[in-house]
Amino acid sequence: MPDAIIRLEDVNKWYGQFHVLRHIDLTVSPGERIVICGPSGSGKSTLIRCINRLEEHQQGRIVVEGIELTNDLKQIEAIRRDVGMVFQHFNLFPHLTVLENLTLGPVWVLKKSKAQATATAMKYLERVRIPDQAQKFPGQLSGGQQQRVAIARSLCMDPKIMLFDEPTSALDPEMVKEVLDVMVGLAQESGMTMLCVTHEMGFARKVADRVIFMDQGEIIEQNTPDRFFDAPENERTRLFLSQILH
Ligand SMILES: Nc1ncnc2c1ncn2[C@@H]1O[C@H](COP(=O)(O)OP(=O)(O)OP(=O)(O)O)[C@@H](O)[C@H]1O
Repeated sequence: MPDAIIRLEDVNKWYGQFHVLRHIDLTVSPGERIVICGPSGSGKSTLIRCINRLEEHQQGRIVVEGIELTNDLKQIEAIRRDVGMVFQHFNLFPHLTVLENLTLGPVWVLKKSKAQATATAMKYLERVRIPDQAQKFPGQLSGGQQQRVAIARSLCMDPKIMLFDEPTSALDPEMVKEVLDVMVGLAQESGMTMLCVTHEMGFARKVADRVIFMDQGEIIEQNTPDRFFDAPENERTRLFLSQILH
């Protein structure tokens, strides 16, 4: 068994009085692909946002690549470099071209030359199948294309771990597949560790090593996709699956 790349030990978080993460234990192996699902408000986004320190937990330990997360600013910067994140609403800079969105981080944070950053950006735009959109502004692209730019932008930072927070839920139905196809390719070809909050169960069956079900801030059940979907053990998981699959 390889060493864990992410480990959460009895992690708890509150928003005011509201106990949003309850006693979360989770170990992720390098290269593992995990899908997290669960009802709205169950704490899925909060959980993955704690892993790259967009949110702070109050109790327990989160260890990423062997380093326990603290409030050290240098450490937070390093974690954000190694842990890429793709959001529901793309979060691209609207006043920069696609290419500029992709080269900004590598030039300013990774201190790459403009030429190097441009070459890497073009490589990833090829990978997400929109090399011809490099000089456009985000507002000139479809939602699906913008999300593919956001994925390419994360990849340009050469992350070890990628977090996806409902990457297709803001897209029109006809654009969901083009983004999922890119994510499937990434999962199958890159060997990168991926945690993905999504209700796209076809995606989960295709690429996930493990599916995790959360409810009311707790991990209720986790299993391989086949077992998770075909023989869910917990009544709450069964109810949730019956609601989203029908
Ligand atoms: N910054 C915040 N302050 C207070 N409450 C918050 C904050 N962020 C989230 N919450 C609450 O915490 C709960 C969990 O939110 P979270 O976004 O993690 O859930 P989720 O499972 O990802 O839900 P969804 O599927 O709807 O995105 C929700 O009830 C939400 O309203």
